[in-house]
Amino acid sequence: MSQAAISVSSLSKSFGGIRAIDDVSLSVAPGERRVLIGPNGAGKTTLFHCITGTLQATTGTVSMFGTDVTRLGEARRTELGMGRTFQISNVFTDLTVIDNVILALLGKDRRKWVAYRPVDAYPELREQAAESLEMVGLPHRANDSVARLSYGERRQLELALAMKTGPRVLFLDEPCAGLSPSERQHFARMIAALPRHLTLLMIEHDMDVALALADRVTVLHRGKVIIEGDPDTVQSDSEVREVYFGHA
Ligand SMILES: Nc1ncnc2c1ncn2[C@@H]1O[C@H](COP(=O)(O)OP(=O)(O)OP(=O)(O)O)[C@@H](O)[C@H]1O
Repeated sequence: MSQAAISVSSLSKSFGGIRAIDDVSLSVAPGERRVLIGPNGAGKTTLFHCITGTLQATTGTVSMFGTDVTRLGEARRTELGMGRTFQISNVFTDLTVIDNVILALLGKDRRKWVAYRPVDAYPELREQAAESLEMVGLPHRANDSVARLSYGERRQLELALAMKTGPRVLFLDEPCAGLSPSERQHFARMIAALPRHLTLLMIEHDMDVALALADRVTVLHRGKVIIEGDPDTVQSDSEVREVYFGHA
């Protein structure tokens, strides 16, 4: 069997007396698209944060491609290849979309502050930035200012910025939240079109989106995994229907 992209073993996380995650183990294969679902308060975000290093697990281990990252902080896990989207409050809204991506690329480039060269001095970065925008369906907005983007387009830009670190595993926390139904479909198609070698771990409340994107689904309930399987198996499971949809 090939090495797991993400392997979580007997992970628990308590907040005071609350056991938000209770002895969870899971394994995500390289290139797999895994969706975490579960009712409110099931522990999805806490589990996500324990894997990405935003939170330290109380007990248990997390590995990425065989490297134990349990004791590493979030920044180190990012360097090792965990990528995630952030709400873009820290972009320069007056600058163009492509210049923002170039600046983000420069952020991890040692030349970044050399003599304050204008961004045009980096043609190869412009090319890379254009590729990122192509990947998220925003090439036609490259030269518009970020301030002119719709909410949905900003989410696309967030994804381009997450991709710029060249992640091996990308974590998406409710990528379609707050989008209109048509934006949702558009965004889901874009996620589906991301490179297949990229491992994806997503939390998604929209069942249609979740089931359409997932290779496998993990259902959490009260901090425990109640079932894991392909979308058809999970959807037809009576316990899932009970806890998630409120009927068997
Ligand atoms: N920082 C915290 N301090 C105390 N309790 C917390 C903290 N974060 C989460 N919890 C509790 O842990 C449990 C799991 O919460 P979590 O946010 O992980 O669930 P979730 O499945 O992501 O829920 P939702 O779908 O509503 O976002 C809940 O009972 C929640 O109240």
